[in-house]
Amino acid sequence: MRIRFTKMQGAGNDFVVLDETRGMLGLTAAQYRFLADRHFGVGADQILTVRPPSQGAAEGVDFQYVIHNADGGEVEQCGNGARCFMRFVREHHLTDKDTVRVETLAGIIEPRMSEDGRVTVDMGPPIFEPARVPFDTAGLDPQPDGSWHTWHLALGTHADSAIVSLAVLSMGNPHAVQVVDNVDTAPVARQGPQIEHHPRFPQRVNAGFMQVVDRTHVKLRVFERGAGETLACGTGACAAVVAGIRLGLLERRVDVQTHGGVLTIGWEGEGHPVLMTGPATTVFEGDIEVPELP
Ligand SMILES: N[C@H](CCC[C@H](N)C(=O)O)C(=O)O
Repeated sequence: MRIRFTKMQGAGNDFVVLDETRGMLGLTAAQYRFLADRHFGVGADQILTVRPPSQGAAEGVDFQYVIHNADGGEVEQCGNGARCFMRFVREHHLTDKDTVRVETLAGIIEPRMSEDGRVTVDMGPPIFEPARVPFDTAGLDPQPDGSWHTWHLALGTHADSAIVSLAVLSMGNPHAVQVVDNVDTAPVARQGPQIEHHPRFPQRVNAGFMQVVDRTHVKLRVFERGAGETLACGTGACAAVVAGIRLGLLERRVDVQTHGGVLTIGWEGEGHPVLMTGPATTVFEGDIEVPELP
């Protein structure tokens, strides 16, 4: 099957974007993996699909937003992708609105195109109940830490064992954030997979490593569920700033320096949504022959 795609990136987190507003492509997980493959396909961290609102969607919803990780698994939310989604629907004349309401597995989000070309997204409120992350706390005691608490988890085998202190929360997708002294020397490659696949995360988890520069600036690296370390993770930046605010380390508006660029995150506290602002860029358009892969 020959399909049209758009390659996009938000702070270096890169995407293949597919337009299914005029008909479904019916791709399999293996075909999503093919599109994401950096040698045999186009190459991307995630595949984003633009669809009309689902049957029974809430009033006023403009689009549905479907996200698959590079490993082919469908996931609930993608922050950098939401900004690229907004740029895509404008550039492809699927809307002339400055703000759209978008239905995701995690609920409704509202991306808004700013004058300066950056995009701001209302990502909805963070979720802290472990069962809703999901995170299995059986036999674990929360560790008092600032105005909140973290969880001490043992990683690895005897040879390279470590106890990490994780702030666990959901932005619709699961995140486990630890504060480190220096992101450049943090053991992302070793601990990232150990955290992602830790048995206490039944749906796996995105592993964040945050260095607090000052109360309004952090550096962040994220080993993403289903994609590995990416140059930036939008929901990861939201989760890290929310955790830092609740740990008493950060103000309510923070610049997050990632390897791929800067995201600005704001959160006014409990019951409020997290607002994320950052870049969204179209890299190129293309066509590709997708093999039949059941
Ligand atoms: N790997 C994530 C999905 C993509 C999130 C990230 N690319 C973002 O910008 O939020 C997960 O499995 O939950």
